[in-house]
Amino acid sequence: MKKEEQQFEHLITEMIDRKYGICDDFLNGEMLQGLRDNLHAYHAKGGMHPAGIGRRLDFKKNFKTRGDVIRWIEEDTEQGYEIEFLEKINAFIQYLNRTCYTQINQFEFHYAYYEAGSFYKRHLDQFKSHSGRKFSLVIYLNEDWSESDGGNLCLYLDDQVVNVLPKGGRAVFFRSDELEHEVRQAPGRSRISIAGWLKSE
Ligand SMILES: O=C(O)CCC(=O)C(=O)O
Ligand SMILES: [Fe+2]
Repeated sequence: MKKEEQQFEHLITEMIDRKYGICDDFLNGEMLQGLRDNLHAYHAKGGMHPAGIGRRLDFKKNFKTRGDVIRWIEEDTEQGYEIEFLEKINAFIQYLNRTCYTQINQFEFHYAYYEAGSFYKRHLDQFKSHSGRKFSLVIYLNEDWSESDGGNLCLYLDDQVVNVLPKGGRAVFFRSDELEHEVRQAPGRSRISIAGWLKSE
């Protein structure tokens, strides 16, 4: 089995066994640095926006719920690291469909920037206007993150709360309709990631 397939297998097996999968070094060092540089460049140029902007009725509510700014990765992007990233996502989807008989036929991924002190309250990723979301996959782009920085992803399992440190290169995978989760604030640092959904519509 190729290294990439071992990572896919690991994420899927853990997700089935305990509701969430974690894979460190899901992105190699160069891709991680490249995507991190992209995010910082978009952010510096004012190219990131609060999620849900444009849907005016949702906007105020959104701001109380989540404080991140995002930028969608276009499927036809010409940026090298984004192309490589989406190729990996496509390979993951093919692996998932082949081994689990899922019928994923679409995806959407965005960069996310949480300014120091911002958060995303407890939520589910699948809801009325996002009913096609089947699986959530978050990949962290942070450099040298440690426990004292905060910014954990809290996963609300039936009998416990699991805290996941947003270490650069780490991927977290779970079912969008099942697992409630929350992004805790990092008081002293901005927290960066790519978050996305595998969909069947
Ligand atoms: O960044 C994370 O750890 C999770 C983000 C999230 O829950 C979302 O964007 O829906
Ligand atoms: Fe979420």
